[in-house]
Amino acid sequence: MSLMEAKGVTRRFGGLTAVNAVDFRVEQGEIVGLIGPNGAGKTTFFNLISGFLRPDEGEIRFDGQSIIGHKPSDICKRGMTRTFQIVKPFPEMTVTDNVMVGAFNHHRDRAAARAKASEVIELVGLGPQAAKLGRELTVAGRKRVELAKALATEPKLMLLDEVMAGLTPSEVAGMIEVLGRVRAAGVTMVIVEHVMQVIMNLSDRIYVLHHGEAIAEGAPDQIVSDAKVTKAYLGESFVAEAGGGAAS
Ligand SMILES: Nc1ncnc2c1ncn2[C@@H]1O[C@H](COP(=O)(O)OP(=O)(O)OP(=O)(O)O)[C@@H](O)[C@H]1O
Repeated sequence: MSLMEAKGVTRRFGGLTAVNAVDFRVEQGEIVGLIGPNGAGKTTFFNLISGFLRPDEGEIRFDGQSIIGHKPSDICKRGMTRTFQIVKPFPEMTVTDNVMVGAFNHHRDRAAARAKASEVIELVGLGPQAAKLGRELTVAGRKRVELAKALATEPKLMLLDEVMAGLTPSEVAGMIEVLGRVRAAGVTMVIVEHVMQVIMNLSDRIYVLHHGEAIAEGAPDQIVSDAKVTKAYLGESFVAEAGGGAAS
């Protein structure tokens, strides 16, 4: 049984079909990449599987159960958590207090929530900044707080929406390392990302969305050599750079 499975998921906004009959599955332990040009429907798809939007058609199962019509908070309690593209930690709260907000998902007790927050703050490499206020953080720091807050909910599946956006190349390298540690800690992930090097390095499998449709699915090396994907998104230059295989 897949950890998460979507079948025929469709969402329309007026006359626009933003997500069109998408089949998608995630197996336990995988990192699955979701790519596609701007407006392809990636964020809408995340909103559908995390309960922020309801599909017009289709079925979504998580951990063996249908989650259609469930609230995001309920889906989070069941073990599917997401991050948002725009990260806004509470500016007057410390990193620890920000992350504790996520930890309260499973822990009512303050001490237990604090212990969970400390553990994930270490995992994402924010230990030295734990006492800083939200407003004192750089973009890279804010992205790590967002990740830590999601991890503090103790997810089985974490959906990451552009965690690399706005980071410098060395910060991107740092974040790739962090995600490697998160994977080693047993968290399955779906990653929406425009930084191809990240997607190609981290993903076990990749789905490509184009005009709301899943036009390709496969291992990174299959994706970079898929003619439909090249035409829709990657461009000839990327394939030439990658030498027909996964970028390093
Ligand atoms: N609430 C909404 N109402 C109307 N149209 C919407 C809504 N949300 C998204 N759309 C439209 O649906 C399409 C898919 O948008 P979506 O944000 O899911 O794409 P995306 O792949 O995440 O893009 P990006 O890479 O730019 O984040 C776009 O044409 C967008 O304008």
